[in-house]
Amino acid sequence: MGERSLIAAIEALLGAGGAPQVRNPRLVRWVGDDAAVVRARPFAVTSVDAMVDGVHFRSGRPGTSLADIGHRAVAGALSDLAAMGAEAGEVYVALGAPEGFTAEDGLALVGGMEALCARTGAVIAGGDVTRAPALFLSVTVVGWAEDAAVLLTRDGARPGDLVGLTGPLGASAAGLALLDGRVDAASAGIAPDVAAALVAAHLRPEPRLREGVALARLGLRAGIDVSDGLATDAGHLAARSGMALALDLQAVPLAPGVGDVARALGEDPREFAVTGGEDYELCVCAAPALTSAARDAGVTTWIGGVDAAGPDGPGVHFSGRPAGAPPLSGFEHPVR
Ligand SMILES: Nc1ncnc2c1ncn2[C@@H]1O[C@H](COP(=O)(O)OP(=O)(O)OP(=O)(O)O)[C@@H](O)[C@H]1O
Ligand SMILES: Cc1ncc(C[n+]2csc(CCOP(=O)(O)O)c2C)c(N)n1
Ligand SMILES: [Mg+2]
Repeated sequence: MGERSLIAAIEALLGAGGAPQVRNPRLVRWVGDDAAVVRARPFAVTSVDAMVDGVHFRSGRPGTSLADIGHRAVAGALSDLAAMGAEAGEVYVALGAPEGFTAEDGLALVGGMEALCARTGAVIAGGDVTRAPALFLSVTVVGWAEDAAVLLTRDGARPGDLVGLTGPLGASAAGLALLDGRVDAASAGIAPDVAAALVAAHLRPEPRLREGVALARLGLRAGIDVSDGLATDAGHLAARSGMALALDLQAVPLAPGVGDVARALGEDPREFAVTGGEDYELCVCAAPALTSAARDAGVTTWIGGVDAAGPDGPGVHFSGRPAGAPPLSGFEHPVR
């Protein structure tokens, strides 16, 4: 199969033969032209996310479909817009297709992306196809905001803020351990429906777009999505804001079954949950006056607070750990 027939198949799947305004009123030109043309709003909010076979997913693994891989790549990218509190707009997909990748494979992959886009108000407006030594996806997302001051940023935490999460942590890392076969659900005493939910949390994460927009509009100013693990991502909030975040490890909510998977791996459940990553929940900071409304907007749990940095400088301190325990840190790609 050639590049052109794959693009033609994607074009047909997206309905790109017809007028773009039918798919989305902001679109003037999209898939099929040299570049997309979009009616802009005052502020464009843009993020790029790459996913690579063997690093972010394993293609061909039983239980992982190409639609799952497409969904995850777009979900991870849209999650960065959620973290900013921007409204989702356009999605641009660069696809590296390995030997043997068929048009059918391409359609399954883009189908998983398109289904999530359709649900979240995003639209695939363009992309690129190349031959590659391994399957990779680079997803660029553009979100929009009326006012740049009404966004969540990493440097917006203030002393006295409470730190909240939009949902439980650890499900994605637990689902990955099950998919990898590092933990056997039955031997770990995990019910089949609980195991299936963990795997689904890993393969089909849900970007918290509605929550991000609602929290930004409420007046929250600091947020980040949990992609590398709360221990690392809360560290970004602390460092960029120049603050000390005091978090209670025991207050971190766990998805059902996460404790069983962690114990089967010989790890502390909450340490596992804050270091695993890819949960794509939002971690936000709210002034005390906003906490009740923030709960209505999607914060499920308050896990700590923000203080001015002391003599040790900005950073995250987890209470509820044994004295002298080594610092916690999330996922980091080795680059050397
Ligand atoms: N190659 C690069 N060139 C320029 N800027 C980059 C590059 N890689 C990352 N950045 C910027 O560095 C910042 C942190 O990037 P990073 O990818 O760690 O974001 P993240 O949201 O923490 O992680 P995730 O990849 O899980 O979304 C972002 O502002 C990003 O735009
Ligand atoms: C096969 C396989 N092995 C390991 C992992 C775990 N993993 C990969 S990237 C990442 C952090 C976010 O990445 P990025 O910062 O690039 O968005 C995590 C937790 C996985 N998903 N699949
Ligand atoms: Mg992010």
